[in-house]
Amino acid sequence: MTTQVRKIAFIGAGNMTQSIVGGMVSSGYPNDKIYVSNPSVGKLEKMANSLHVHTSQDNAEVANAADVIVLAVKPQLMADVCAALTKQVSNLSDKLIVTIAAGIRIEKYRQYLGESIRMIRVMPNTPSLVGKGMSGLVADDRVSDDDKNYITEAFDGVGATLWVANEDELDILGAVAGSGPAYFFEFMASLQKAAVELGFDRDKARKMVQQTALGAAEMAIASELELEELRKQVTSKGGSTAKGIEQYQAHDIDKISDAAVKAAVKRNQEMAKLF
Ligand SMILES: NC(=O)C1=CN([C@@H]2O[C@H](COP(=O)(O)OP(=O)(O)OC[C@H]3O[C@@H](n4cnc5c(N)ncnc54)[C@H](OP(=O)(O)O)[C@@H]3O)[C@@H](O)[C@H]2O)C=CC1
Ligand SMILES: O=C(O)[C@@H]1CCC=N1
Repeated sequence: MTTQVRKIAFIGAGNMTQSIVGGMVSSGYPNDKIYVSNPSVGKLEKMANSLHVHTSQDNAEVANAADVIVLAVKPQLMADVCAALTKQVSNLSDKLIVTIAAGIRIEKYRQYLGESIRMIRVMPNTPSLVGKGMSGLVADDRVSDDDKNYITEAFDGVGATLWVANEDELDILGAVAGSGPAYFFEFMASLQKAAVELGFDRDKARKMVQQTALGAAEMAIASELELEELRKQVTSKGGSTAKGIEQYQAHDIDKISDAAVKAAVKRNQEMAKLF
């Protein structure tokens, strides 16, 4: 890292923490500077054994040890977790608070953790585990450039980062990129099922789907052409792809994606009110 390495504590060792911490360690973040807490011990043991990070069942212990606290519990638990930290961590306002929870607004964290906190909201996604994450970020106006550079570098280490203008935009980014891997996995699974339906065994079907998804994603990144143009390059006039694409269009794939993203944004907005 070009910024100073800080001690960072993750509160909650679930899917997203495991992806981020796994990616950070792979990208060279020193594991003796990473702390993770979780109520049940199984995930902690797994992380301690495979990643050699500090682990504890006590949130306050890891929060007190670190300079940066990453809140990584489910939104519905956030109020209780913050209330306990407020009681047990003396200098919360000296630490940079990061949250990866969907929905909950910075304003709400001020109620939970105190008016004087400084906070960055990050909306990551699980491909962080393999260094291909997409993380959106937004900060309050108390966060320093050094804080921003540090967090940008930490999350660039597990993929790409994109600073957005405000929390409304973060809700949208979350609905596209935070949830997005699930949409792609759903699509990949359906393609795999179609191949199995026609007689391939699961392993062969999976191999053809995963390599095709990887190739398409890499081409989309490498090429300056519009996605529509890349799609046309595969679609020979009078050929087989045209017949396949006709089916997606007949079922209005644009409408499905539009409805999916809008529904996820709406849920982020609801969670902002609920939690
Ligand atoms: N999964 C994803 O793709 C993404 C998730 N997020 C956000 O990340 C956050 C975590 O999600 P995700 O990792 O999927 O959820 P998980 O349910 O996988 O992880 C949550 C973890 O929090 C632990 N936990 C429960 N209670 C406490 C507590 N009191 N103190 C500390 N830890 C506790 C749980 O432990 P146990 O299981 O032992 O009860 C669990 O390991 C959410 O707020 C979500 O919005 C954001 C972007 C993407
Ligand atoms: O489903 C969720 O609420 C979280 C946020 C984005 C991905 N997972």
